[in-house]
Amino acid sequence: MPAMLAAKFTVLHLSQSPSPQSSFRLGIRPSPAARARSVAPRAAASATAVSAKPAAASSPLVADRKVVRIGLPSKGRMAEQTLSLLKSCQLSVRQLNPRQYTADIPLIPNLEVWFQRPKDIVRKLQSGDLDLGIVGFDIVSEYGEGTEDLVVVHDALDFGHCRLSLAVPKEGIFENIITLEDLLKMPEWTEERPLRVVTGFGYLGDKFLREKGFKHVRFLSADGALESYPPMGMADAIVDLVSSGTTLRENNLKEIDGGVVLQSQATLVASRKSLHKRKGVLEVTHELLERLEAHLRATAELMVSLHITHVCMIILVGTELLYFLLLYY
Ligand SMILES: Nc1ncnc2c1ncn2[C@@H]1O[C@H](COP(=O)(O)OP(=O)(O)OP(=O)(O)O)[C@@H](O)[C@H]1O
Ligand SMILES: O=P(O)(O)OC[C@H]1O[C@H](OP(=O)(O)OP(=O)(O)O)[C@H](O)[C@@H]1O
Repeated sequence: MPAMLAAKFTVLHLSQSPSPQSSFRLGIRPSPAARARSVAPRAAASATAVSAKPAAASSPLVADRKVVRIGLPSKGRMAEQTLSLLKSCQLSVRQLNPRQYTADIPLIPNLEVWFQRPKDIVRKLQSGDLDLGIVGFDIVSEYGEGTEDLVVVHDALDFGHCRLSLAVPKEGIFENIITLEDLLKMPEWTEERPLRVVTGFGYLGDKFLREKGFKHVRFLSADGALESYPPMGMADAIVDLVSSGTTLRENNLKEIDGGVVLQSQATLVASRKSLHKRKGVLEVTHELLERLEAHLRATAELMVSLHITHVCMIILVGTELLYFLLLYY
């Protein structure tokens, strides 16, 4: 399992048997170990406790609004997939004017949709301007910065799979550097000449390298085209998101073994304060979770049955081929 950061989030799950006191109940348990799980949808029965931790009493909600608000990515690679996931759950988003940032989901009348940049979704969950959001776990971990304000309601929405990883040039002084240990032992890094790492994930990157024993590191912050920094001589290494690995390869970079900072995919996140204090948020969260779980479970079952059919066909074709060869010879 790749190195994981022990972020202070919690994961909520639907519980199979609703509590007699309430129309539903949400289970809560520490999340880090569960983060490595990727495609398997949440098993409803895996909840181990029944109530969310109380939010700080001295933290009132920003505004006393009546509707519940969910933030969805306004652009970027997750925007379209978020809408199509919701559509598959019969939760089509209706946007009357594509230039506006608000929309609704007719099936849940008291839910307002706000299209925002992923980073801003996390910030607005923390400020109380949003109650729920769909964003990558990478963004939750970086911009949530280990606080307990956020609750990861579903940590495996099965899209936006990627990893936050440390990479260095393939050649030059890094030619024989394969593992994190190799990189750590390089005599080049001193107080005067630290390892220069460019990243858009300063919090996670710094925490990871410190925990791995790196002492002489300087982080440079950048938002895009990070892969261009080492070839330009502006950085020695990068900490960036990787999925296919094509961008790294095409820029003559390689991932360091043991250098995976975090595994990520799309998650449903909630503001802890909202869950506890805003009327309607728990009910909406429950509705969303139930539909997401049902859809993800059905998709997983379909994949298994397609796989079985595939295997059966291979066996059948193989047997017939064998029979034919036996007859022929
Ligand atoms: N190569 C990738 N493969 C799969 N998922 C990715 C990849 N890169 C990023 N993601 C996921 O998609 C999310 C959105 O990434 P994207 O680059 O589209 O952000 P963005 O909307 O451009 O954000 P911003 O411009 O505010 O940085 C990331 O937070 C991550 O969870
Ligand atoms: O491993 P790969 O499949 O090649 O994907 C990795 C690339 O994807 C992301 O960038 P994105 O394409 O989102 O553009 P950005 O740099 O503008 O964020 C990430 O920052 C990498 O550059």
